[in-house]
Amino acid sequence: MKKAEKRSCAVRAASTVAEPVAAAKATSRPSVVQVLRERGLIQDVTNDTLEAVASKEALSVYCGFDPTAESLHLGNLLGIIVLSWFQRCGHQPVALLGGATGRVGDPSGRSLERPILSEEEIERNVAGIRRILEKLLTSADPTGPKPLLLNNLDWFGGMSFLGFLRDVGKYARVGTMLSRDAVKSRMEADGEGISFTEFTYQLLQGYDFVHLHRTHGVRVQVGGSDQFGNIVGGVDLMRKVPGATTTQQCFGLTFPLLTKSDGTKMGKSASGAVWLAADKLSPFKFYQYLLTSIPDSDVIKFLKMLTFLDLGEIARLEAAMQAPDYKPNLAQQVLAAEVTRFVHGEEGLQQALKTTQALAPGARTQLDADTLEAIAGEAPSASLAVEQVVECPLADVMVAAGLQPSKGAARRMIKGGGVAVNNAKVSDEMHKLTAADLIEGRLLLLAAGKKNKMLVRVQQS
Ligand SMILES: Nc1ncnc2c1ncn2[C@@H]1O[C@H](COP(=O)(O)OP(=O)(O)OP(=O)(O)O)[C@@H](O)[C@H]1O
Ligand SMILES: N[C@@H](Cc1ccc(O)cc1)C(=O)O
Repeated sequence: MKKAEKRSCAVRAASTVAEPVAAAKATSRPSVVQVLRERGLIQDVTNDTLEAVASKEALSVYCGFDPTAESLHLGNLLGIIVLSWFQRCGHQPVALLGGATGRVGDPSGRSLERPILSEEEIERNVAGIRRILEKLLTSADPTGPKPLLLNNLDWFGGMSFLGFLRDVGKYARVGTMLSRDAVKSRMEADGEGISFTEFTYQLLQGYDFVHLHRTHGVRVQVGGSDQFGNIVGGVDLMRKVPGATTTQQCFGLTFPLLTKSDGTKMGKSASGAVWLAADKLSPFKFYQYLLTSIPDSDVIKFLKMLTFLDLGEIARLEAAMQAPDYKPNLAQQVLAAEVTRFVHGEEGLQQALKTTQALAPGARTQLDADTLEAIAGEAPSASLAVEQVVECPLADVMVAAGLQPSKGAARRMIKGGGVAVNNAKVSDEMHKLTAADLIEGRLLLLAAGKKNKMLVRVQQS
């Protein structure tokens, strides 16, 4: 473990939720900026003094998430991890749900206007994202300062348009707003430019920072590098809005964006998002993504950014990858296990591992109903009546389930040793299934060949 991380744990244990910021000022804190830098989690900071300030004082730090989908995704996990590192170093994490900003739409990194979401959709999305943030920020460091979860609809909802123009808009310069990348790129591209609504987005996010500073003493905003303009806008506004600034300096910190193999940003609106909610992507599929989609050339970077493993351990893995006896994919296995455990808990990881084993080509693992249920979403399935299964020849069942085109083909395959029932090989072509083959009286896993598996749901009459 690197010195900074060792110290971070020590200080975390010593700091309590109730510890007032003033008392913490006297202590020397672990350098969260150093930890983040060593892990490749810093793209930009608005002012280099953040490192010194964060080492001396407990800060409140926020990251915002707009409710544009029901779940967060792997790219968003970086914001949660950065908040968690602040928390581990004794700072107060604040997660902000964009109930208001989600109704406006951030133009950052988007070449087209965002569609307007219905009120119901936004509320559903807020609830889904809130569940994830609550779970992950609480489990990331149960002993650190308790995370705060806020929704910016709570302060924008009651603000009138005139109030906004007077109390916020008056302090923003249109020239500066036009110079932000997100606006400039829309104005310069052939297309429809940008709506007034999305143009004002930067002011809403800027005012969030002002409001959070006033009401919760927040001094740092973190976000992906696409958020730099909005974050700087907040720091600027802070200096201008009367009564917003205190003598305390405020900071922005951005982290690099996680990209897909084609170099584009992993996003929630993009297709094939790697969702964090289990009902949108099973722990098994989440695990499989990390296991199979991250090339050797990226895996160490991902281990540093997406896990809390100590850097010494990651360095040992990196060295092992160069050794002739390196077992291919070991680093990806560690990455997949660590991130799945963080997102889905130990139970989710164990389910993902069991399913991986059960579905592995030629697997001979013993199956239980839980594992079979997990497989249900991952392998094709068929539904048969109990009379079509119990006391019926295996070959007939394979045909009825659609696993083989004819009884003759099924029998040949059984005879050739290519068929398994619940992962146990069957080689008698006349084999009949019995009630004892049904797991919990309702499930059966058939395999024809190493990769072709089918879950059969058996309906009792
Ligand atoms: N691929 C990514 N890598 C790192 N951070 C990301 C990534 N995608 C989003 N973020 C960050 O997550 C935070 C919340 O992003 P937000 O949910 O509003 O947008 P998004 O996930 O990018 O969605 P969309 O695809 O609709 O733009 C921001 O700080 C953003 O920079
Ligand atoms: N603009 C951020 C989300 C956000 C919303 C409100 C904020 O105050 C901060 C961040 C994004 O789209 O990624």
